[in-house]
Amino acid sequence: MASDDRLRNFRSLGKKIMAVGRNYRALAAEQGNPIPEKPIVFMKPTTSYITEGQSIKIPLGCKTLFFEVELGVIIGRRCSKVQEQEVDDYIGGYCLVLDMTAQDFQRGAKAKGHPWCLSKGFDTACPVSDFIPKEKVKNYSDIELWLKVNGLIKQKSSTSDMIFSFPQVISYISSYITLEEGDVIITGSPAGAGPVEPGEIIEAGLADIMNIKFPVIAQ
Ligand SMILES: O=C([O-])CC(=O)C(=O)O
Ligand SMILES: [Mg+2]
Repeated sequence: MASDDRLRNFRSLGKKIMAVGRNYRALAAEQGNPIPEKPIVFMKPTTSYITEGQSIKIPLGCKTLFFEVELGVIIGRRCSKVQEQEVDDYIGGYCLVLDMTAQDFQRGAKAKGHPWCLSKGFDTACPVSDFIPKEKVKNYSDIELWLKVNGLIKQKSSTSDMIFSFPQVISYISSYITLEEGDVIITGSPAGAGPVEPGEIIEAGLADIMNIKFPVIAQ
């Protein structure tokens, strides 16, 4: 397993951001989507990462930018076809992530059966916290995620509302795609995802372990 010192650098170490969508029961109910039978998997490019001190920029032509707070798992060493019961051996740490989504682009793409790449992968679409050491998250199956816009609470949930657990998600993805040291898997947004406007400030947290804050600006 990579050392915490190496994994602190996960944003340049990892080659990909794998994402799971519609993975919380209350979100599926809120959006009127059926419970998926298998994890819905997509990718965001690592060029979409930003860190605190940088701003989320509304992509060109986007009219409805949505926030989604998510818990990210950082892969600690290369793995493929991992069994669910072995997954913990490959988790190197965690990060708190905003899966920013150009919701109008995504809606158009879904209606036509087109990919979500631009709606989820534009520059600044992946604001991320610093590295969270593995031992700080005692129970990843029941930990609180929250998000505020301009101080008002918009999302507050526990990972216990997830449809597919961390072991299921990581095992499933790794049965098709090799995961590498520093890759991040973002595990889906809880209920309450919604729009943000230029000038607003997004704050999010993982229990009392990590807080992040990002302003939203026009291009
Ligand atoms: O935006 C979506 O439709 C899916 C998604 O990323 C999530 O549920 O976290
Ligand atoms: Mg998401």
